[in-house]
Amino acid sequence: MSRVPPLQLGSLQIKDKLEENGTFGAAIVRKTQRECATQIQRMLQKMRHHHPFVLCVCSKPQLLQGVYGMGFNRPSKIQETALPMMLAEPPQNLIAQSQSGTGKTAAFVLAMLSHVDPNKTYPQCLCVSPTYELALQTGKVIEQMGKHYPEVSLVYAIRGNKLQRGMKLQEQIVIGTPGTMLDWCGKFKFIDPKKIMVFVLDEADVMIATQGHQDQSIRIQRMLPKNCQMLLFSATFEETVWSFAQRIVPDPNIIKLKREEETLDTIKQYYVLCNSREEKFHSLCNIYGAITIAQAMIFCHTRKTAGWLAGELSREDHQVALLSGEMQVEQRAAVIDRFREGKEKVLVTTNVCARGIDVEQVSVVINFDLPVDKDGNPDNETYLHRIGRTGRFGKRGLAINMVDSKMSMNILNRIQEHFSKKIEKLDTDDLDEIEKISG
Ligand SMILES: Nc1ncnc2c1ncn2[C@@H]1O[C@H](COP(=O)(O)OP(=O)(O)OP(=O)(O)O)[C@@H](O)[C@H]1O
Repeated sequence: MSRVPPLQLGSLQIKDKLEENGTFGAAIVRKTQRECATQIQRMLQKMRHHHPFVLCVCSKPQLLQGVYGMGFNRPSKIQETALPMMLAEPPQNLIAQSQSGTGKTAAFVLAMLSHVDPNKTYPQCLCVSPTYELALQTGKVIEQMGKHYPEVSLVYAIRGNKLQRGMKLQEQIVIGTPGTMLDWCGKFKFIDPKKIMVFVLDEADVMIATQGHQDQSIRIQRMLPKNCQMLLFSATFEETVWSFAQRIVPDPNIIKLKREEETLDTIKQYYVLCNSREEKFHSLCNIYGAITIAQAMIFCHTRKTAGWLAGELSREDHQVALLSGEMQVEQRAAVIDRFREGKEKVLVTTNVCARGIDVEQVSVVINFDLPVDKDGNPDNETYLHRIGRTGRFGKRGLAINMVDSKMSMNILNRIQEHFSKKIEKLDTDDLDEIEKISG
């Protein structure tokens, strides 16, 4: 992916200016709003070809205020590459892959907010996520980024959000899970799909690879106008999923990572050899004894193990939250909210929480059990998503894998081979060694 050249305006380095605590952005907003100064408009026009954040806000300076308000001064690689493609005229489709925590959500949220016409009070953008929790999280990003753009509103197409029969939605953006979104477009006609201009599939590979999600997403897609822009995003795309995505998306722009680029170097990966789940627990306690962990996520294969582990950790006086698939979705969302607020420091979970959840303070991810598919083969994609809950947006992170049998050693070796990435051994009885890896 190419980098954006520094922005020039006469002798001014606009890029540096943009990075000055957002004051420059705020000045543009104030001035543009107050007097629509032609000079500023001309400047924005000049910059729009170079700077993706400015590109989005050319006609909507309120968005720049939202972007800066979130503390974003500089776009990530995926943002600077994808935004110009998503905002080009005429609209272009995009299938984009970028590592976990690199700002994909922010990228497509900005694209949606840039595209909506606030004067039209009907849905114009649909965004489909695989889970209730992720839909809520993305909705919050839309709310934050659109904070200074009150004319644009959002509604959640998620289970439990019951609308009156016959009503027509007035919100410009609808975010939700595929089943409810399909019902709202089809059965209940709350949304007129023919008026949709942008269709986003977040975690697109799982939306395509999971049978039920795929059927629903494709049925929604078929109702949309031919020229509706399709945007597919994920950190992982298995080969078969990739080719399917290209078949369903007409003439797409493509941003694809090489296999060896998929893992982030900022996340250090280790494994620990143990003989039983009790030994794994003992290792975990040693890790906690040796390093300061802001927040941790621990992944288990089954709900039973997750429940057991959460109980053991509580007995050791850890503030633990437990999240698993059998919980009601609202309950799950509440657990994640508490964890995000730091009320609990450890989240023990199954794969239900492996993807997308963005909690900045997570400094360690533990695979108490390695991720395997239903045939017992390594689940490389889930591995990447799980460890990607740490090391968000350039931060450093630590991922520790617990290996308790020959079979799990074999799984680990295959994961290493798949990503061509060495996972180092760690002796958790050696406290100095553990301390060193956290440095
Ligand atoms: N330009 C930016 N500057 C600073 N922080 C950013 C920027 N863009 C995104 N972030 C922050 O980085 C974090 C990760 O972003 P985001 O959740 O969009 O990543 P993602 O690529 O969608 O991750 P995942 O693959 O796990 O779904 C978020 O906390 C977000 O607020």
